[in-house]
Amino acid sequence: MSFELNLRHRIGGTQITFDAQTAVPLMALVGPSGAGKTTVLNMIAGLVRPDHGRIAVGGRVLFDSATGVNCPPDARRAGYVFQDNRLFPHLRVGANLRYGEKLAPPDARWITQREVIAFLGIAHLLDRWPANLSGGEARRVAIGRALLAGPRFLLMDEPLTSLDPARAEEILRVVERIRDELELPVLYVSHASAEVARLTACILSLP
Ligand SMILES: Nc1ncnc2c1ncn2[C@@H]1O[C@H](COP(=O)(O)OP(=O)(O)OP(=O)(O)O)[C@@H](O)[C@H]1O
Repeated sequence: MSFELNLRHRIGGTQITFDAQTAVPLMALVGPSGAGKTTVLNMIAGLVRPDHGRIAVGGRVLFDSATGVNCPPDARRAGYVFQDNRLFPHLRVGANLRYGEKLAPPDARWITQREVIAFLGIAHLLDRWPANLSGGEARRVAIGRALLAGPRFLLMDEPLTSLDPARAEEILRVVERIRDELELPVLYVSHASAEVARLTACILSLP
């Protein structure tokens, strides 16, 4: 599985130019605040249409301005862990996880709720409301919901944001296990090169 990205896009006053071709389990994208990292993830997920370019993941073309391909977001099968988690506040943790699973067509599911709950160690959180979770707990639930949607690849937007060092370490270990155990290509966004150095040698940057 690989990411092949050729992206040209203007948003606000920022011109984003990003080219990458990788075949590693985890690719990191770093850059300062406002460089366009989240916008790159949004383009790959199909939430923002690039002005020009091509996006292919695992050899499957999701967008190509030259040939008019523009796969709709739900057909791209991206798992997206947002910087702010975006858990549904009116649903308990268990229902948030089930929501992710409902997004996956049955033949696209490759991990069960039971497996996700064990993988992330969140069995004790299932009856809790999102508002009562710590930052690290909420991040694990958001990762679980993304995995249950049966993704072909995972987009993670600064998953250590607003976590203390101990919780950040826990999430980094989860990311390492996703990389090593799940065979799921990951594009990991961070503003800090030091954070990603332990995850991958494949670090690309936006100016
Ligand atoms: N909907 C929008 N309309 C206009 N400008 C936008 C919009 N969304 C983002 N921008 C601008 O586009 C640029 C890139 O934003 P983006 O959120 O992709 O950057 P980022 O690298 O992810 O930043 P951060 O690290 O702070 O999250 C910024 O200058 C931002 O202000």
